Amino acid sequence: MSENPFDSYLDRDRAHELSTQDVLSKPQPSLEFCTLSVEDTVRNLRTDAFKGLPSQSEVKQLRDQYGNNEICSDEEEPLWKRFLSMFVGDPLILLLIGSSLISFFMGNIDDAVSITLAIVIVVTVGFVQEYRSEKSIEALNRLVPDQCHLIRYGQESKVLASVLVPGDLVRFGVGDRIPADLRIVEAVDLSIEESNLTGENEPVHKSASPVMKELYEENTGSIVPISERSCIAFMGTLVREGHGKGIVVGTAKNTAFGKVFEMMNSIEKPKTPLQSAMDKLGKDLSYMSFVVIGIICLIGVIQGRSWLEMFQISVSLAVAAIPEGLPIIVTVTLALGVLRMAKRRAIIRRLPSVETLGSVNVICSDKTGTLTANHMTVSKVWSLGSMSNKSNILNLEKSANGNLKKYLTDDVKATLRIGNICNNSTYSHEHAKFLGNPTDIAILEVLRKFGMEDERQAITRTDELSFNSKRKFMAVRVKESNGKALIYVKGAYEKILQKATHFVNSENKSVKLDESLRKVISDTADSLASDGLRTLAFARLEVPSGSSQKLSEDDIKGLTFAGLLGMNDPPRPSVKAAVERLSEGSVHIIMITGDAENTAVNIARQIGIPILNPETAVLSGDKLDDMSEDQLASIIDHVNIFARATPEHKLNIVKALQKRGDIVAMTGDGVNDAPALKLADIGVSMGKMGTDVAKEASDMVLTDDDFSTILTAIEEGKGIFNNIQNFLTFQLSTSVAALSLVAISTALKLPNPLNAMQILWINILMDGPPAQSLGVEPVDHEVMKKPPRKRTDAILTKDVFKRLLQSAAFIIAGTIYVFIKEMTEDGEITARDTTMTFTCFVFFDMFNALSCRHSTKSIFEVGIFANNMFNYAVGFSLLGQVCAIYMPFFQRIFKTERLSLGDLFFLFTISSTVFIADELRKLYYRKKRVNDPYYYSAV
Ligand SMILES: Nc1ncnc2c1ncn2[C@@H]1O[C@H](COP(=O)(O)OP(=O)(O)OP(=O)(O)O)[C@@H](O)[C@H]1O
Ligand SMILES: [Ca+2]
Repeated sequence: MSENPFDSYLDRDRAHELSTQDVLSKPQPSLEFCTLSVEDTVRNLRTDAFKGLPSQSEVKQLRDQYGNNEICSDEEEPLWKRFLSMFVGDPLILLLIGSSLISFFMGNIDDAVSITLAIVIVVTVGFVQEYRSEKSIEALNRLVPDQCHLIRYGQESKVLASVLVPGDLVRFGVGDRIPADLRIVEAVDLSIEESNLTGENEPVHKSASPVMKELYEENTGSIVPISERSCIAFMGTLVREGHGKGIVVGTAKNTAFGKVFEMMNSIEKPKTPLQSAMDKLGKDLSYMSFVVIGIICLIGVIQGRSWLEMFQISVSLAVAAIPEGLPIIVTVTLALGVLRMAKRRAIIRRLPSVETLGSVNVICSDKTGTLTANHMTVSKVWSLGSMSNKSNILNLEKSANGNLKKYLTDDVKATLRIGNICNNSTYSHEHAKFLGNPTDIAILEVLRKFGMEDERQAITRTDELSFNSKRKFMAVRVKESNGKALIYVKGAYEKILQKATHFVNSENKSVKLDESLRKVISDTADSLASDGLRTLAFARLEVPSGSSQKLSEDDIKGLTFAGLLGMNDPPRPSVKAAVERLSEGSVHIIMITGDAENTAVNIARQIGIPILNPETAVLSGDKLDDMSEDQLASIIDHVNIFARATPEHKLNIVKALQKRGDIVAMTGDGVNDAPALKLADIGVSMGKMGTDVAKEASDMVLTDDDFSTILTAIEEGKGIFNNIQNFLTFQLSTSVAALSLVAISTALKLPNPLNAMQILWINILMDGPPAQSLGVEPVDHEVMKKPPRKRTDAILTKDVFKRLLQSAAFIIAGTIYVFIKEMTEDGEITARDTTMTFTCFVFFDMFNALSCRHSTKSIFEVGIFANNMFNYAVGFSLLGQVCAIYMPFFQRIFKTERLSLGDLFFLFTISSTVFIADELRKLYYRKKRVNDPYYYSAV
């Protein structure tokens, strides 16, 4: 369920695209401000490029003027109009109205009134359901709020994007979604993906320099196209690399996003495969019923029955037999299921993925932030100079209470100082904690323990190579207070060691590294990683001062290695149990991480991912580079861990799995996961700590960031599917029974066992509350033991079909028996006879509904009171039936008569046969299940 209006827009034809271009070229703040300098922007909006808006009163005034930064849909059509339009929207309803008019003009006032009443009820039930489905889908759209880093009055805080006003200063980093149209005032290595807006997937480089207006003024009337406003960050676009700051120039409707949204408002959301399948099924069934009804009608008229009666019955039969409520119930079931999942902390962004959940047979998961909490604490420190080998690592956990200052040798100090300066996290006074990358935060936190101060204020940063998962390190170039220029680097230890030629000794001097020392460093790093620690190396390099060239990766060489930090990030407590249960359900779990091999193996062991043979079960990213897609696909069965993986690796792994026909769920939190999240059959992102980029690419967001929630989601997904199958069984068996009943009695030249009104009432039961309540049957936790459903499996399986026919057969036989019995007792058709038949059918249907609550388990195993909605629905239906039999008003409408208690008991007994028969079927199934634990019916 994407809130992104462009999702559907991108599939549109060119004609649409052109009009989007028109909309985007209209005057808007981003166009005006992209040619202004930062100074002019600041002056224009009366703000400050470092401190943001100056005062509360200013903010309030702007807020009053511009409103919330929210894009909402236009006012909807009034409800009564939509309600009325339902009467004319459906040809069958029109036919019914027609038949009621005919009755009226032929003097059949009673009939006319009852049919009109029935029409109103049928339409109302349909309307309420449609309305509910719409409301629940709307509710889904509000589940993931957007947040951003706001700087106002010189203070930074994390707020909802909706509070932004023009003039606000916003900080954004890699992985963020831009919260409004911003004039960029500071940009480091900044690349933004604007595919939302332009359809272009390649990220665009952005900077703070204004666009040269003159370039576009040559042709009169030409303006700076949206894709060339390089100092504007557009609302809804995604930061793929680097970070920066920007001043809000446009909010809500005044953004490019808002402009297009306004235009796209009316576009319908695409249907899910299941919904389309249901639409098709509904259509097929309609044609079939039309043919049957046509024949019934024809035979009836040939037999000389009243054509008006035949017409009414046919139309009511058509209303009843055609499961027009089917697609709606499916939507409501999906939507309610999705809301239920949201309560269990899994938010579905795209409705179709619910259906895929039950078919997932492989889960690829990244490690940091998904299997672990991504809450880092530095637990071990090591420097070559003062500690010399790996048996000499400083363990902070052990020395936690002691004073750490005494361990602050010069090389340890140098290591920590690099971590301090080569760092992008900031302290927020409002939240009283650090904000930013957890790895960076951990370093700043350990600094305090050693009694060191944050030195970044005193130093000028002249350039930065920002961290990304491909590069796997971060570097900054600074000018120290003494005027010297240095590059400070931190990152994956293999990378740093490759680029190092010297090391810092215990006197803070730079000494040449030889092979044996290199080995000591890499052994130590490996051993830190084997403890499950994320291990980073730190290094520096002196460069000629005054060099103002842009820093590039080629400059990072000949480094002086200072030390290693090992950071602890333990697995989440609930992951182990989840892994176990997923494996039980034959779901294969693969860990794909950017972290080191040893770290990955340690964590995998802790959470119970099996590593049978470390030789084949663990594969590092660089080996992947030399492998073709086919080779990868052929070995992937044995691999459980991919380490040091880049975003491309993650993508290729998912590709290879899909090539083998696997249905892949991929979980991730970072920018590095986004491409794979998008490709996977279900992308799952983390709601709390995950980046906006990951969320945007995913189909499902876990709001508690907890891997085990996936289990819940798969369970719910399977459950929803079962429920849909169950009410399908119920609806179709009722439909088949009603049709056959009238067809058989027509063929046997019997009078009609049910009149039009009665058929319409049955239709309400079938399409209404009882069916709906089958859709909210709680999930049976045993579904996890079933293997995943194949995606190609039909919904109407053979088993469903058998079940449906069995129930229908009982209903038909029982009802006809009652009808003939009543008719032959006095030799004529009285109101009593039809009342008996009618009530018999309704009782049958309620028992049938009860059986349909579970496909294979006895109702006593499931629990009579496990689904109270169902009990209420059946209770109300029975109450309605009592009214129809005993209240004079309804007696006139339904042409019924009061029945005795004995009659009711008799009908009750007969109709329970459908339930008993189904219980026997389930018993038979259970025997089979006990004998063969691997036997699972497709239902
Ligand atoms: N802020 C950072 N600065 C420098 N190096 C870093 C930083 N964060 C991580 N690293 C290094 O990059 C490596 C891989 O990080 P990467 O982002 O690819 O993986 P991850 O997303 O953190 O892990 P996973 O894929 O399991 O979620 C880490 O092992 C670490 O050595
Ligand atoms: Ca991650």
